[in-house]
Amino acid sequence: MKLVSNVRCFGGEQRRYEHVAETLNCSMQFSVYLPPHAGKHGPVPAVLWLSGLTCTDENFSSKAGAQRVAAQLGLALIIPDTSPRGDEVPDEDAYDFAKGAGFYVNATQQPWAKHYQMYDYITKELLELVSQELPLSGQFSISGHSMGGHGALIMALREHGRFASVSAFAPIAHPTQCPWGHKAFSGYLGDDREAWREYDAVELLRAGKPCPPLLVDQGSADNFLAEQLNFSVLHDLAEELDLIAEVRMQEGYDHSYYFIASFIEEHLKFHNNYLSN
Ligand SMILES: N[C@@H](CCC(=O)N[C@@H](CSC=O)C(=O)NCC(=O)O)C(=O)O
Repeated sequence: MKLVSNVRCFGGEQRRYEHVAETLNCSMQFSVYLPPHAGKHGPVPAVLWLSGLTCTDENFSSKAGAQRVAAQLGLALIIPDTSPRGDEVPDEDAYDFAKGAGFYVNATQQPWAKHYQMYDYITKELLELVSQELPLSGQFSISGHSMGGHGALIMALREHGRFASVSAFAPIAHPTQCPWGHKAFSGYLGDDREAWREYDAVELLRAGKPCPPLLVDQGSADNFLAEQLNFSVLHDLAEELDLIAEVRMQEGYDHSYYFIASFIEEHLKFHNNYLSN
């Protein structure tokens, strides 16, 4: 992987890398924050952050304000892009499908399947790459926002033991039951609803997948709350299944990065409880 940029931030380093992603058949960029002294005093644990619709790897690193707390806690942040990129990658003129909207699934339908393999890219190729190339301890937690909250939840549920804890901001909790999910899953996965369930956090929980400790925040003033997010289904299921979980409604917050910036410190401290330094 090639270092594209590196700037000092809270005593650590905010880096951007480029690499050829074999899983996606294209070149990809991703961002990394390394806390002060990472590597010099031993390897550090990491939080993998998955962003939402329309994002690249740079939205979180420039808007969430996560680096100050990550530096204090000694946590690395691994921040991938949200879809395959490049002229050879098929696209659509939509904010909620194709580029910027990979939905963290492995597409089975044409013309998407050749490139849109975001689930395997992140859980296999990217985690392996950063584990080999960066001073990381191999301990990961996972978090994300909206489409990325959905990605964080399904990866934590499907990759049992891989992530010490999981958190999400306004996740698309039940994508088989909302317009964003219907559009993405019918496009990437086709009409087979059984295939859709493998990428739906609520369905995975109902099927008995074990869940690591969970923290979810949802803003009550979020424009997407009623139609897209199914917060109450996830909230009630976490109680019913007696998960180690806090699923919280935050009064007056919307869907934006102002909301993420307001609670990212709590999320990183939550993950740090489960990641031994
Ligand atoms: N009105 C926006 C809709 C897209 C949007 O709100 N994207 C969110 C994630 S939504 C779910 O995955 C986001 O994080 N945007 C980037 C940001 O920096 O705020 C549009 O049409 O673009």
